[in-house]
Amino acid sequence: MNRKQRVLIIDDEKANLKILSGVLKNDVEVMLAKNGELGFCKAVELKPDLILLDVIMPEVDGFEVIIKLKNDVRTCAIPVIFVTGELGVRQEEKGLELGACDYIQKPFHVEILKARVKLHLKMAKQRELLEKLANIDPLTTIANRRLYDQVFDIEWTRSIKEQTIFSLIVIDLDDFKKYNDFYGHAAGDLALEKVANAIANNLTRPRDFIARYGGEEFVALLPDTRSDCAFNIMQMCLKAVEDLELPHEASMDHEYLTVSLGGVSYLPIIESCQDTLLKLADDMLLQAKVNGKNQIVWQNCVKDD
Ligand SMILES: Nc1nc2c(ncn2[C@@H]2O[C@H](COP(=O)(O)OP(=O)(O)OP(=O)(O)O)[C@@H](O)[C@H]2O)c(=O)[nH]1
Repeated sequence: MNRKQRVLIIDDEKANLKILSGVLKNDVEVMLAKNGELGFCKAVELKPDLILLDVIMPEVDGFEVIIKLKNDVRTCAIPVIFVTGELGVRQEEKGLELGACDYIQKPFHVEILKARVKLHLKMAKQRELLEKLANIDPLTTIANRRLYDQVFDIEWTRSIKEQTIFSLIVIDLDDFKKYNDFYGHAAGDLALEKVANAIANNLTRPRDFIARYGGEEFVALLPDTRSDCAFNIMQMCLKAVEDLELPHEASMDHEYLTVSLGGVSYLPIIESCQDTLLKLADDMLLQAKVNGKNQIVWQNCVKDD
């Protein structure tokens, strides 16, 4: 079911908050903030789809609030409409230049305000959809390489800051060329989709992340995960693929389609490089292939873990 879109109204006048929420409350979920500082905090915490912002407020005014919103990665994409009694072309120009998507002067016409809010919410939804599509691998519907790069950067930085163990797993289908050659490319696509989902179902903690890295290779990021726990997860992934029991008659060694996994657990430091971690995991994967496939090879780089 589609959730109601959420609009945050930031205004120091109680009467204005009441009027605006009364106008919108049937169509959207309304959230209120009675000053600029609180408004910014609510925007970070509640991630509204749209913000209606007053200009003249004591202490932090609307222009300062929008500057703060647009300079913070957590809030910069939220569209902001100024709704204000601050008249004049210069003020409107300033508001738009600071990043507002619209500027509505008071007194406003209720139907026009509703129509503009509706329009900007529709555009926000389209942007969200595009963003989602840009981050998803269409075949498997798990994250793609683009999102992987972004998440890896964020989690790596956080792990350095918090000094937590980072585990990374590379997963590759075994003898997949033979599978494609034997069953056809369409069957190969279907198998890839099933394998991706079987693996993804075993990565259930909020920060676990899996992406299709390329062709028939996946990468899982397990931030704040010690090697014993990461190894358990890898075993579950290996078994989940075996349990699919996808026949692989072209394989010399295995009755069913299998995967090999290479992994590494690492305590990141500022000088260490993300690519090193991926390279180490790749080396482990290669070892798993050389050892006979359908197995895990693991390197724990954390001392005393
Ligand atoms: N059906 C399908 N096949 C793909 C896709 N992406 C990559 N492949 C195939 O995956 C196969 C990978 O072959 P190889 O790199 O030789 O690896 P492999 O046959 O799995 O051999 P090992 O890795 O040594 O087990 C190639 O035949 C690719 O065409 C895809 O999206 N769909």
